[in-house]
Amino acid sequence: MAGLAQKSFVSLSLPEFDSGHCSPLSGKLGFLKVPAAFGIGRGFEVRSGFQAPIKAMESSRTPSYVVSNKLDNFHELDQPGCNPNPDDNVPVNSCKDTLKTSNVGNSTNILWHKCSVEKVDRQELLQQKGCVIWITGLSGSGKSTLACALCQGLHARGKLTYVLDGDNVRHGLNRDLSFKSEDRAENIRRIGEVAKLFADAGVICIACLISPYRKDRDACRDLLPEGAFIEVFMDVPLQICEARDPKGLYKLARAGKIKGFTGIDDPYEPPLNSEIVLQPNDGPGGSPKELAEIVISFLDKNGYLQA
Ligand SMILES: Nc1ncnc2c1ncn2[C@@H]1O[C@H](COP(=O)(O)OS(=O)(=O)O)[C@@H](OP(=O)(O)O)[C@H]1O
Ligand SMILES: Nc1ncnc2c1ncn2[C@@H]1O[C@H](COP(=O)(O)OP(=O)(O)O)[C@@H](O)[C@H]1O
Repeated sequence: MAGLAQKSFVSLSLPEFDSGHCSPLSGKLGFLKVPAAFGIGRGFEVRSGFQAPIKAMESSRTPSYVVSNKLDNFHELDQPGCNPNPDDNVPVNSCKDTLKTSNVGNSTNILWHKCSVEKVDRQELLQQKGCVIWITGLSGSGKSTLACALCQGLHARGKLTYVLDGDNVRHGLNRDLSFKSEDRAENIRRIGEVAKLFADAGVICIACLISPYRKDRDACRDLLPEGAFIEVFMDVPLQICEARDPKGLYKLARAGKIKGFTGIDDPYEPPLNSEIVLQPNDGPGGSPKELAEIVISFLDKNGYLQA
C-alpha cells in the first residue's frame, strides 16, 4: 500500500492513498501560481509549433536588453548592452562606454548573455513545463527505482525527461566529492545547478540523491522559479531500507566498515513541506510503477505536462 501525503497543491483524492500525513491544501505555492512561474502571461501569444521558430528569428534581429537568471525577475535596461547582474547584492562594474559586467563569487567582470529563444519557446516545442522533480530519502528507500519508473512513464506519454542520479553523477562530475557533510552539500549544490539548466531547457529533470540536509535541498529549491521544484520524499523507515540493503552497505556500516553512513552514524533530515510524500512499505499497491503514477498524476493535474 502506498501512502501519499498531500502537501501544498497535491490534489489526488484516490481512496487507497493513506492521507494520514496530509495537511489541507495550504496554497503555499497555489496551483494558480504555477503557470506564472513558467512564464505564461508574460505577453507571449499562443502559437502553433510552426510559428514558434519564426518568432524567435524575428526577435533575434533586434537586440534584447532583458536580463535575468530568474524567470520571474526580468529587468528592462535603458542602455543597449548594459547588463548588470540581476541579483541586487552583486556589485556592478562601470557602464559608461563599455558593457556593464558583474562580479559573482570568484568570477569577476562577467556578463549575462540572453538569447531570444527562451524557456517558454522550448516548452512550447516540447509541450511540457521544464521542472525539477527532486527525490530525497535514505539509501535503499527506492529513489533510483522511482526515478527510472517515472522516466519510463513520462517517456511513454511523449515527455522529455533526464535523470540525475547521485550515484551516477558521483562517477563523473562529482567524483572529487566524499561523503563528508561539506562534500555532500557541494554534491547537492552542483546537482541543483545542473537540474536548473535542464529545467531551463524545458526538460522534466528527475534528481534522485539522498540529499540529507534540509538547508541544501531548500537552497536548490531557491535556485528555481516558484513551482518548478517538486520535492518527493521517499518516507521509508530505516528498518525497511536496511532489510532491503541491495548493495550490502548497511551491513558494512553496522560493522563499522563504512563511517558516516546516512541513517546509521550520519544524519538524515526529513523534509517538512515537500510537495509529495510517498510511503511504500513493500506491500501491495506500492510498486515502483504505482508510485510513479502518483507523481505523474500530480504533474498532470498541475499543468506540467502541457506547455
Ligand atoms: N557514507 C555514505 N552515506 C550514504 N550513502 C553512501 C555512503 N557511502 C556510499 N554511499 C552510496 O552513495 C550513494 C549516495 O550518494 P548521494 O550522492 O545520493 O549522497 S548525498 O546526497 O551526497 O548524501 C548511496 O546510493 P543510494 O543507495 O542510491 O542512495 C550509496 O550507495
Ligand atoms: N516501491 C518499491 N517497493 C519495493 N521494493 C522497492 C521499491 N522501490 C525499490 N525497491 C527495492 O529497494 C531496493 C533499493 O532501491 P533503490 O531504488 O536502489 O533505492 P535508492 O536509490 O534509494 O538507494 C532495491 O532492491 C529495489 O528493488
